[in-house]
Amino acid sequence: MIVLALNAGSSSLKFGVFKAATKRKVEPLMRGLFDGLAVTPRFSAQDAAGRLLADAPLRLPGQSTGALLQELLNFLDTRLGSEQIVAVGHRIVHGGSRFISPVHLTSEVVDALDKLTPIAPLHQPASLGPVRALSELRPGLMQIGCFDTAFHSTLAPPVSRYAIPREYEEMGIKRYGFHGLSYEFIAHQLGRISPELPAKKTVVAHLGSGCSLCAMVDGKCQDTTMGFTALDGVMMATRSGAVDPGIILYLQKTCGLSIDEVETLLYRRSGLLGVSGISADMRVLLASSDPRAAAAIDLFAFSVSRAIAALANTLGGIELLVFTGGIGEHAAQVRNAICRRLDWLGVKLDPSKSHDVLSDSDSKVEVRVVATNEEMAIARQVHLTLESATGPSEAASA
Ligand SMILES: Nc1ncnc2c1ncn2[C@@H]1O[C@H](COP(=O)(O)OP(=O)(O)O)[C@@H](O)[C@H]1O
Ligand SMILES: CC(=O)OP(=O)(O)O
Ligand SMILES: [Mg+2]
Repeated sequence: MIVLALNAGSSSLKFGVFKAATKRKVEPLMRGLFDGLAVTPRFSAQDAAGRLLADAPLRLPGQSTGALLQELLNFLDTRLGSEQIVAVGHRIVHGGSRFISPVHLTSEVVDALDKLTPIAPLHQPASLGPVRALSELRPGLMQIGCFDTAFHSTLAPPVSRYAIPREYEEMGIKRYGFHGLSYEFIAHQLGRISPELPAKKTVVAHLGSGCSLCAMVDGKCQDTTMGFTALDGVMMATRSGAVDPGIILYLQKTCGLSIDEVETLLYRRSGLLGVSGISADMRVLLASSDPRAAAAIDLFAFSVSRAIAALANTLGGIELLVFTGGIGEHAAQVRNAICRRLDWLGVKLDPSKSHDVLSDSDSKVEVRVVATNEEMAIARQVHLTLESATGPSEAASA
């Protein structure tokens, strides 16, 4: 059985192709992405060993989602030969309070998810576009939604609660948390690295375009920095993270910004981009000698280190700190800046280490880098869903 996992972002569409083996095991066959979609679109793909299968600019910028997916399906049909894709799993960022486990993406479900667009404006349209396009291109193909929010669905007050009147909480205004597919993958991976790791008081820092952190023990979320929306928490590429809510009122009442302008300001013009005035891309900022780039990186490191301390408070300590996501996995300079601020917590890096375990042998907190794979988390969920549809006893034992 072949499962295609799609991870749609605001400027890229990542995919993974997996062969479903037994129980929860899925074997990666290929991965790739369409990126630079707005300006210089490119398609690239690699096999499981990292060998390049394709890397080429797309003929036209601004192609429709349907055209991109047709291109992907043609590529996969050629590569997979007689093997058929049995299901497509989609990363859906917001599931609200209704969707806390994988779901068949019927048109009723897609419409319900679309209603969450106001609270996930960067992501929900990008996730649902490919679902709609695929149901036209391959009408019979099973499509399953896998939710970023699901990993955090066990959060309870006080962690999940905002200090607003109860009737608003009853309307669903609470902490949902995001990047759950990444956290699920990391939790699984920690157990594979070493059986004693999952029980540790762990903070995972997912630092990519969107950035969030999650406190977990035994693979269960205890707290997370993102909240009702993926705007909350730490500073990100173009998102502000948490700001004084009074700023939002001031921008509207005194500066005369419309609600849409405030949304654009906080989701698309802030974060690394807004503070540096140069770029939303950490690589560009690290390579820049402009002091505004350094100031943006400094604020980023401060924001993340402050969140780590807050999550350590929720856990009543911290024994393991895991970095993941594009910045977390690759930007040693940023990791170092974050960890320097956590010296008082007993975080001590060994400067000679750059992968797996980063901490010094006498560090009170073990620090690791673990590569995430949201597509594999999706494929596992899809596989489990398919198994439970065909053989509940086998799925239950997975
Ligand atoms: N080698 C690297 N050094 C520094 N930063 C990197 C490196 N590779 C990727 N990044 C940064 O990671 C971020 C993107 O992370 P990623 O997890 O791929 O994001 P997305 O949320 O789009 O999946 C960008 O800011 C990028 O600059
Ligand atoms: C939830 C979120 O912020 O996702 P991404 O990092 O893909 O933008
Ligand atoms: Mg991401």
